[in-house]
Amino acid sequence: MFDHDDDDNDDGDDLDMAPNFEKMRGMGFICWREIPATNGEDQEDKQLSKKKTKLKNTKDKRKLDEIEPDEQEIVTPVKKAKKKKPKKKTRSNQTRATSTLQTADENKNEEVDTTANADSFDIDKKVWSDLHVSDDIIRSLLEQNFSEPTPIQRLTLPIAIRDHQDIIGAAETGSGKTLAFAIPILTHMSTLLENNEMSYGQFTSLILTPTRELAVQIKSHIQIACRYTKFKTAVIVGGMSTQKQERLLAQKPEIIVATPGRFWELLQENNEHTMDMSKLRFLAIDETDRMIEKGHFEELEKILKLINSDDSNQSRQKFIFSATLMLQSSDDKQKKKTKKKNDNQDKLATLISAVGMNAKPKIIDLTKKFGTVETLTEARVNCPLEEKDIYLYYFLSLYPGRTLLFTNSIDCIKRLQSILTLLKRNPLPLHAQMEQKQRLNNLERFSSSENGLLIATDVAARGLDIPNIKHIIHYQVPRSTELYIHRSGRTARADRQGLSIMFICPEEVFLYRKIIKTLNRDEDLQAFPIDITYLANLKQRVRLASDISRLHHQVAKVTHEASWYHKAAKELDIELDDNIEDIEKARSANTKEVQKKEMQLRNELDLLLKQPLKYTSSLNVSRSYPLLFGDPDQLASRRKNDTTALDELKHRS
Ligand SMILES: Nc1ncnc2c1ncn2[C@@H]1O[C@H](COP(=O)(O)OP(=O)(O)OP(=O)(O)O)[C@@H](O)[C@H]1O
Repeated sequence: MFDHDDDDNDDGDDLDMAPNFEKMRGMGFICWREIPATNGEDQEDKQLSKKKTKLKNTKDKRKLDEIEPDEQEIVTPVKKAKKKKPKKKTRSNQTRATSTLQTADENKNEEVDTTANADSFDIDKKVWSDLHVSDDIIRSLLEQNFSEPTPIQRLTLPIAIRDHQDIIGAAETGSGKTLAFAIPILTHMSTLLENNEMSYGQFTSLILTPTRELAVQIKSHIQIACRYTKFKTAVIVGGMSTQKQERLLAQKPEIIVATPGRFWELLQENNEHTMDMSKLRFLAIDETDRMIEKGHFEELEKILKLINSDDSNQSRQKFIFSATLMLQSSDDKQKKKTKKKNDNQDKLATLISAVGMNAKPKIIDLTKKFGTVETLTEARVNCPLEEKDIYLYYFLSLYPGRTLLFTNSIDCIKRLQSILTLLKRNPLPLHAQMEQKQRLNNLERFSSSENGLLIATDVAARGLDIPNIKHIIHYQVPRSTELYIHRSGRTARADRQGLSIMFICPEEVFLYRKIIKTLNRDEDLQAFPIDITYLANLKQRVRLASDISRLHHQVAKVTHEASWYHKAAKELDIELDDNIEDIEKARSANTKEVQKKEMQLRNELDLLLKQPLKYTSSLNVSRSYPLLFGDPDQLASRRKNDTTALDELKHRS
């Protein structure tokens, strides 16, 4: 059966994944998510706008706008209470939050002298205990320096814990949605244990997510929160060996984080641990809008049907979360008013129906009118298609810092990788055709390099939680507004600043306009200032790199074809036709010419790259030193106190 986890292509054992992930956490960042290789992931978004999900279950066939207002009870943010400064700092509060995922796992069994911090714990815990979080969970949270809840957590926790309500949650990227559903689940589980309503080893909670890396990341978030409990969490995802899966399930984890394809397979195998759904008390679906797209929904629907067919557990609590669940343009709102069908509302209603939410799900919608996070600065660069690479090189050269570049296709990544490597910008690719190990490797290198450059397809658009990504570059305009939001959301996370910059060629203007409209923007994104004089200085380098790349590709193609002919002839034990031999000889001579030319251009480029480029700004920003192209780290250190891309924009506006 076709496994729809986003990593179907990877036949490696999942055992490989966890150590890599652990190692990455050791690099000093909290955690990350990656949307890995998927069959047609790049294509899927094409269908997004066309998509109209149909309601199947007539009994629950209610669209969101048909649900009575008191049933929906949309919770809107209340004005944030003035932050209370704790009188004393706990030991944990003095450590940086960014290193805590590491300790959450590695020190799980470490003895902690809780009495020593008893007083400060009682003071610090109040902000969480007011939201009904249990002490064992609070202790872990405070140790991670999570001294207060994020807004989505603040609103979700009491409703989910005290009122035991089903929750539909939407909040911007990087706003802590994972813990918003994980904390209530863990708190309830602690209470159930205390009341002897569950025992260890019972499959109690299921969390479904579109990709294996997301699953691993969610597990890490859960481990953050449950360090002082004995709950076990297992990740069950595509690509995992049967033995590994069996081993994990034999430990009888109370919590399973899974991708729908693999979990459905597991259900069909009648695994002893997961077979009995009557004890399943909590169900969460993350990245919900992705989960209801083609490639996931089929399995998800079957799983939900099976879970709901066992109605012995009426008190099962459900959570559905995403950053773009409620995305609605002014046009959509107009449609709603005129009672026309609305895709997004249909999607949500389909899910509410399939999940079998209770009669009054609480909708907590913290998504902003403008779609993206407030700490995100958004800009655009308009340029001709054939000059995009020059503008890109301009930006990368002048503004160092960890940068994640998105393209719409793998071919584009391959081309950019070749050109940017020639220009000594050391790009790291990430796309669905790469092996899982290599992808994880590149992510690790990217995360540990201050000036790392990751060039990725939309496989990396959702969930990646790498700190300090400074710039997001949309080298090509994303195919949907959701993707624009998710891509941009890889920076400016957890209240940090970040810049998203969209490169728009004339052919893409219509797509850009659509996004701006859906984002409810009255004005264009601000134009990123470009110094045309300086740009002109870079043209020759980029053109040379581009020519070399093209010639190299040409030679590689011919060589590949020739070797294919010879290999086929050898295998079939036949002699090559004289005609083919002649063609081959002519090709070979031509190839030598091309290779000679390529070598010439390489030498020319090398010479050019060794020459310092004098930057005399016409942008009114001082850059009086020569830029040393070819060594990004040296460039970065020289620019340390110089203008950042964000400064540049602020200076202009
Ligand atoms: N209460 C908190 N205090 C401080 N940091 C927190 C808190 N809750 C979560 N975080 C951190 O914030 C970061 C973002 O959280 P998370 O990945 O859950 O965001 P998200 O809303 O799911 O984002 P996305 O929509 O992009 O997937 C994580 O690094 C997480 O550890």
